[in-house]
Amino acid sequence: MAAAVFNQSIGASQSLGHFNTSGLHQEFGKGSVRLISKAFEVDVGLSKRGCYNSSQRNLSIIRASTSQTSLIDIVSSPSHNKSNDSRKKSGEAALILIRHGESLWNEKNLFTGCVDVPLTKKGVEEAIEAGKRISNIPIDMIYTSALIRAQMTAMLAMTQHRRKKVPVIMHNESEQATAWSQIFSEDTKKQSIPVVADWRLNERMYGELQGLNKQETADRYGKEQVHEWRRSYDVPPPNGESLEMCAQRAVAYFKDQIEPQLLAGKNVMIAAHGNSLRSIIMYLDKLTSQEVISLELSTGIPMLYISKEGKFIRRGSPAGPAEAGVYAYTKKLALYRQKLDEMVH
Ligand SMILES: O=C(O)[C@H](O)COP(=O)(O)O
Repeated sequence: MAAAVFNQSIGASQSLGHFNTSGLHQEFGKGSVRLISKAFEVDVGLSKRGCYNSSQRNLSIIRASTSQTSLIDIVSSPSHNKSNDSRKKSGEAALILIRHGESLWNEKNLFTGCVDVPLTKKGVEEAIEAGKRISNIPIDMIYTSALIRAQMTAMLAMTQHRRKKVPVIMHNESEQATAWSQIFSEDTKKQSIPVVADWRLNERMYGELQGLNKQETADRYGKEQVHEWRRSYDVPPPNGESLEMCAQRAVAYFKDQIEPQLLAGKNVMIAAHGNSLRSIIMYLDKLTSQEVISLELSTGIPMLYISKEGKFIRRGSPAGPAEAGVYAYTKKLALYRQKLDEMVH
């Protein structure tokens, strides 16, 4: 299967014209990207003849504006690429979703929702293990919820990434916060990954169940009622959010802020929560409100999607950092991994 997917993607990219390696040069600095198979030469040859390629133009726009702007400007105005809509659609990017590692209230079996609790020791280990599994996959931007358990998961996972770029949480809550968190070195900026924390990726707000024990709640209200609150699509818990209400904010945020980055060829990781991610996966996989009910996400397991021409192809969960199948999905993933291997030697 992986081989078939690999050949298919080569065919597809040749029909798209040529394979752009400029992004890799920007990512790893000048120097030739050594090819990992003859099949790539046709593509790189074309791009060497100076054929126009959108992501090079996009990169030059971002590169040019970087000198006058902080990391936040690249992140907060994905629309600056809106004018290249047609070219953007050819952008191919990796999207990684991770539900936070086990939290202290998961451990106590308490409804958590938007209460801001940290990870357990096991949750920390889960986050680090997740980081190992995605350590060879490119990440240009990270989005988390406003809750510490998701932010801890993202930061701990990135300690395992082989590219060793530094995730930097963006602060734009006020003009002063933006000004005081500026980075004044271009090289340091290039070695940083913007992390955007936003409440719209928070766990669904569990209303008057927050802090209650799930078993005691089932004993008090009945198993069926609690199951309906936890896993129906449009029935909210008392004074809380239904999954549908959670989707309205989480999916809207994904479409407005994250999808334009993917279409521009940016590789993105989202560290969030069981229900905010279930609602995003419902959108990515086009699940019905009936199908999403049975979708369960384990803590700390990374899921990989390939975003291509506005479509999302689910690729499962990388079993390990060197799982060959993952790097057969797209040429960019294969070349990125190869460059990481070269950096080590
Ligand atoms: O908010 C919580 O309690 C958990 O993170 C998710 O709970 P659920 O699996 O009951 O929706």
